[in-house]
Amino acid sequence: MLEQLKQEVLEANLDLPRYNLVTFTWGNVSGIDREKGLVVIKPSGVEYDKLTRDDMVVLDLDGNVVEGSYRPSSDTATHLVLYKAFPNIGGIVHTHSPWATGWAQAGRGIPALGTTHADYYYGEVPCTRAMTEAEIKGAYELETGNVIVETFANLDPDRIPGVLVHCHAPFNWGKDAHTAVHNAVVLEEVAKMATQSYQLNPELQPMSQHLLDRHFLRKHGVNAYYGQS
Ligand SMILES: O=C(CO)[C@@H](O)[C@H](O)COP(=O)(O)O
Repeated sequence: MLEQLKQEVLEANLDLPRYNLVTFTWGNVSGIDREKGLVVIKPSGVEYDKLTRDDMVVLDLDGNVVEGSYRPSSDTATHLVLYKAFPNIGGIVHTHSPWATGWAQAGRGIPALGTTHADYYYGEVPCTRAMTEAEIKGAYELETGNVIVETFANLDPDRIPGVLVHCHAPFNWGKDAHTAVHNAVVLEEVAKMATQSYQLNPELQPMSQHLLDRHFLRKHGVNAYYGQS
């Protein structure tokens, strides 16, 4: 099981450059084995084309490395906060994908403007508040996770599988590492579409709740009928 999770996390990390979500090593993917209480994450700063399954780092939920010879991703503490706060997620990805990062740097959430967005995100992809000086100077990565959890106090992370961290970049998640990366690719696409839509129509309003419901629920609702599964 753990070897399978390492392979899944390796493949998900290799998808980051494949889908043009990263420059250099600006991204990381992790996965969790909830039964064992173990997280597998990419090692920090290792180039993707040099990564192997055995390079993956295994930690417990307290952040203790239980397997691996490399230091874990520098964002590990953020991943661990999210796994503890969001019990249904199985994979997390963080990148600096440029279109979504543009919205994070602008401190703006991405409203649901069209059906591409609605197929994956049941409403606005929120942007966190700015972090305080104390949070930044303190346990920064842990506080980054805490500010994300705070942002989702009244939102459902299973229905909005991503967030923009103010002045930083997006974090996405899903039922597993592969789905988390899929949601990250979609976020980058809808961020680009939203930027273009506002350039064409600065007065644009979010899509209707009816259309948002129809598209999100046909894929993720109780009576979903999208695709063949
Ligand atoms: O946020 C950042 C850089 O600002 C990180 O996402 C790194 O770019 C990736 O770090 P590692 O996972 O390689 O430690």
